[in-house]
Amino acid sequence: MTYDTIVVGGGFAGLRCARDLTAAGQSVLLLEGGERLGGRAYRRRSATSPSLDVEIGGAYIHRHHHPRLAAELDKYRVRTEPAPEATVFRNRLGPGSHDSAFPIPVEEAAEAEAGLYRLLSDAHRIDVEAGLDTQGLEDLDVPLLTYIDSLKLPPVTRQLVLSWGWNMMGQPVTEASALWALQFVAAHGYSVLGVVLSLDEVISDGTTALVEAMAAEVPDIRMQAVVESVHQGARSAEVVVRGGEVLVARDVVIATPLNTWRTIRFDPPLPPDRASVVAEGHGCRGLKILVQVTGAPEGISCTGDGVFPTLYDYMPAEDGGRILVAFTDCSSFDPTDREAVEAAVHHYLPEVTVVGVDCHDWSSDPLFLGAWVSPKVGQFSKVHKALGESYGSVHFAGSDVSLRFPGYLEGALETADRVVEEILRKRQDH
Ligand SMILES: Cc1cc2nc3c(=O)[nH]c(=O)nc-3n(C[C@H](O)[C@H](O)[C@H](O)COP(=O)(O)OP(=O)(O)OC[C@H]3O[C@@H](n4cnc5c(N)ncnc54)[C@H](O)[C@@H]3O)c2cc1C
Repeated sequence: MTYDTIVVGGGFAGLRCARDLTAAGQSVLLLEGGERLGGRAYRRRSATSPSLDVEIGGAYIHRHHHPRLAAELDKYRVRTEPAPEATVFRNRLGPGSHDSAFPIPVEEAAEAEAGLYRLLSDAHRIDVEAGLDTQGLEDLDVPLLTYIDSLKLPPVTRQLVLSWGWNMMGQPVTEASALWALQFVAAHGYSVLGVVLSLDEVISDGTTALVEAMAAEVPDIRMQAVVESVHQGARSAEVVVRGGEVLVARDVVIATPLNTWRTIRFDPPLPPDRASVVAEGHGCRGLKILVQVTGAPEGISCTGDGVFPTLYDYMPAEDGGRILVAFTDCSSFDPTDREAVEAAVHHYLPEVTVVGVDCHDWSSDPLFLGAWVSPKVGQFSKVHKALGESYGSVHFAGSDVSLRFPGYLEGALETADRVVEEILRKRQDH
């Protein structure tokens, strides 16, 4: 049988492509390499509180910034609720106490404003729909630390920006690209605070609720089908699955993480403009670590100069303690090192007892090879827009190649719309 389209990857991008192409009357097969759907939206039993479910990957949403996601949630009547409110602050942002929601001291306000004004002006140079390689932005594609230092921010503001920069980039600020951080600011309505405030809501019954609702409208899904190669012919493409089975379709959608594309053999090879980025991979090694503790107050929020740049409340644990969420990266931190976890937590909260640690290392999982997308310095000012462009009958979707909202659930949905449109337009033309 020749399918109209084979979609590879069962995250939100692949699910939306497969569902919407099916709804448009196309025959579609969805191939997922793993044992579950949802990809980096991953809710599972907690390793430290086994009666509870936790989000190991993407969790936080913002209805204004994520309109497609909001529409999906409404379509399936999937409920959302506010993310846990931060009410108790224990920041480490330099000498003095900065334990408040807005920790910039009044004596820094004028200098902070001047530095942040420059940051916002640079962000305003970015057209978030155009691709970062088409806008003469090379001068901003420098290490984030170098860029932040050039803003001459006063000390508390500088540390605040560094800490959130590390959290959001998922790699050390010496290696992350300032251009990517500015892209995040641009995507959030050209607002620095907007990036942080977008951690606004969570899905009440978990991301699984939405994954299952979408998957119910995709009739043909095959699990544990790891795609190893794609061969394009004149009229169709062959998709080879681990084990040797060959499946045939008029079009193929690759909706797997960018860093996995190097594990798929493309014939003919990927166009040279993007092959080098694909071979090298982007630089995100982000770690989201769930730390169960006793003795921490509800609503705790810590930001600062620790190896966890951010550490904040997530949910009550089953033993009456709290589960906190920490962000860092796996080249700076080993989450299996219990003493290191305790030291990192005690940096902010010396009085708490660490009960257990729960984490998924996305960077060493062969179906992901990284967390959310975050380029290395010099990558995306050279090659960006082309990463999501089709060649022949192969199309590319997924949050990693979103222009508008990369690194977010919303970005995955956005790219699905582009690919569905590409394929349906092609059908009309033939
Ligand atoms: C720790 C973490 C925290 C995050 N926090 C947030 C957040 O708070 N808010 C937010 O909006 N976003 C967040 N994100 C980002 C968000 O989760 C992702 O951008 C989004 O889920 C990606 O969806 P996708 O469909 O593009 O790819 P994925 O969800 O990665 O789906 C790709 C699928 O392809 C499959 N696959 C891979 N290789 C193959 C192959 N060869 N053959 C077949 N199948 C294959 C994978 O198993 C996977 O199921 C976070 C991500 C991580 C990792």
